[in-house]
Amino acid sequence: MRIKYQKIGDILIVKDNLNEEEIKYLVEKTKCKTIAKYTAQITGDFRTPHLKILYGNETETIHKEHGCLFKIDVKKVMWSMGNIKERERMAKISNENEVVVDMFAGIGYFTIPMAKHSKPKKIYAIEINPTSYHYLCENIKLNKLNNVVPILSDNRKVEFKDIADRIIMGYVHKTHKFLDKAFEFLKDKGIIHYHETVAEKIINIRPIERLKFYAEKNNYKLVGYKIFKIKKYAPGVWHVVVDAEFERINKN
Ligand SMILES: C[S@@+](CC[C@H](N)C(=O)[O-])C[C@H]1O[C@@H](n2cnc3c(N)ncnc32)[C@H](O)[C@@H]1O
Repeated sequence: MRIKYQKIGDILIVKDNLNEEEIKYLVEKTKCKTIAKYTAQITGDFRTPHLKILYGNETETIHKEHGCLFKIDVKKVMWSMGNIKERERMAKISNENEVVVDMFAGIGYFTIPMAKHSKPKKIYAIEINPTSYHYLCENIKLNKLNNVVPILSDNRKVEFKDIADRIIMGYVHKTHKFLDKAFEFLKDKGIIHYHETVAEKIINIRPIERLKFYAEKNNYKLVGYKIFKIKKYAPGVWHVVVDAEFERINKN
C-alpha cells in the first residue's frame, strides 16, 4: 500500500480520506496515535489549521527535529513540513555575540533550533496567538533554554529600539507591512531574514524592491542580500526568504 503522509511526533497528517483497511495499515506501520487530514488552507493572522480527525482523538504531540523537541497541538497550531530545511539553516546561522528578534515566533519553529545550536546571547521571541505562545513557553522549558525571552504581543506594539543584530520575519502575509517595525528593532548594522510569497517571474525583483524601499524610509541601506527558495506555495508562486544585510545611513 502506498499512502502519502507527514509525521508530526506520533500523529500522521494525510492528504486524502482513508478507508478502514488503510487506517489499520498506517497505524500498524507507524505506531501513530492519531491520523488527521487538513480540510482547508491555513487561514488568518494566527495561521490556524483546519483538521478532520480520521483515527484516534489526541492532537497534542512532541515532535523531534534537528535535536530539538517541539510540543504542539496539530489541531490548533500550524506545522509546515516544507520549512524543514529553513529551520535547519536558521539553527546554525547566528552566534554567541548576537541578540536576535523573532517577530513571528509561533511555537518556536526558528527560535528553538537557533537558541539551542547557535546559542545567541538572547532571542526575543514575539508571538500574538496565545495558544502558540503557550507552546512556545513549553518548548523553551522542554529544550532547557535560558537564552529565549518569550513575549505575548502583536510585534507592532513591542517598543524595543536598536537591540537586534538579526531579525527573523517568518511570516508570509504582507510581511513588508512589518518592515518599519523591524528597522526600529535593528542596530546600526544587522541582518533581516525576510519571508515573502512571490510569483516566479518576479522572485528576484519584488522582495528586493520592497526591502530597499523600507530601508530608505527608515534611514538604512541594503548592503547585501541572498534569496533562497523555501517551497512552492501555489502554482507559479514561491515562498522565499531573503537574507538581507543593512547599515544605518549616517545623517552627517
Ligand atoms: C506562519 S507562522 C510561523 C511559521 C514558521 N515560521 C514555520 O516555519 O512554520 C507565523 C506566526 O506569526 C504569528 N503572528 C502573526 N501576526 C503577528 C504579529 N503581528 N505579531 C506577532 N506574531 C504574529 C502567528 O500567530 C503565527 O504563529
